[in-house]
Amino acid sequence: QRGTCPLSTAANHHKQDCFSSRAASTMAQTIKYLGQEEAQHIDEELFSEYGFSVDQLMELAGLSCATAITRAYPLTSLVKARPSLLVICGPGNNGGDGLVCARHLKLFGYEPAILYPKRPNKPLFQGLTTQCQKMEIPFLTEMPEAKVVDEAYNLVIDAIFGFSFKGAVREPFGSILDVLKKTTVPVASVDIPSGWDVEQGSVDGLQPDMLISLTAPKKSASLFRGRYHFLGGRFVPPGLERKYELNLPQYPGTDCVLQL
Ligand SMILES: NC(=O)C1=CN([C@@H]2O[C@H](COP(=O)(O)OP(=O)(O)OC[C@H]3O[C@@H](n4cnc5c(N)ncnc54)[C@H](OP(=O)(O)O)[C@@H]3O)[C@@H](O)[C@H]2O)[C@@H](O)CC1
Ligand SMILES: [K+]
Repeated sequence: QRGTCPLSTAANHHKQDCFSSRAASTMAQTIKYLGQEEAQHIDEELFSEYGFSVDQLMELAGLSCATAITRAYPLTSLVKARPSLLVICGPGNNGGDGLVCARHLKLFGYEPAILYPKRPNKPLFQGLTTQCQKMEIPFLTEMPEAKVVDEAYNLVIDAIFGFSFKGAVREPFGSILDVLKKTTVPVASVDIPSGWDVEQGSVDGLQPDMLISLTAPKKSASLFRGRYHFLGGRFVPPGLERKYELNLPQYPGTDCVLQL
């Protein structure tokens, strides 16, 4: 019966009615792309109204990223002899997601190295850093040149900026993004391609091969042209989903990610 109009036996049914009901149901299932303020409000509400803690959601977000990366770039698909990855972490929660993601990727059999040039002086990030060190993940002291990145790593994970990024990129991240734009290895961006305006994107910015949208895609994700767009962060309570009309697709089974 797939593709057949369920109303086809109704006496007074017209083709047009069927078309409208299908169009409406397709529209009802269209996932919402969030503006910057809306994404920040949802984030705040998850903590204030819904009782989550940052480290809880960061763990789920980072695990989603590691899982999605494993789906898009399985160990068997990597071109270099070692399953090496470079994870670049920024100064906010997007960087925290990157640290969690690196830890899980190590557990999944990859060999991540982390660049974390601007570390917030907060117990959450200090703890995540210690966990990565104890997982025997090396921390780089500086951004390698583009040629070295291309030779040494299979993939770069961009966890520099997320939905709170604004304005022109400040150092040291401007130079890091300039190097990334010159590399040819694929880049997987966490939540937003770093340097992109959260809503407008960027004409001459980074062009990642993969984007992992967390909670819901942000408006700039409609401009993403890479191969893999995944949704992660399967933690949204129904009341919050209704309030913001997120129209999230159903995750399959127990999966924490979904390819869009
Ligand atoms: N609810 C969710 O879905 C969850 C979201 N989560 C994650 O949190 C992310 C949002 O995190 P966030 O709010 O901490 O901000 P984020 O984007 O990491 O950057 C802020 C930092 O960047 C800096 N900075 C800003 N502009 C800059 C510029 N032009 N040039 C240079 N620096 C600039 C700014 O610096 P400052 O203004 O302090 O100088 C600040 O330190 C979100 O995208 C998702 O990945 C999950 O962890 C949990 C569940
Ligand atoms: K990012």
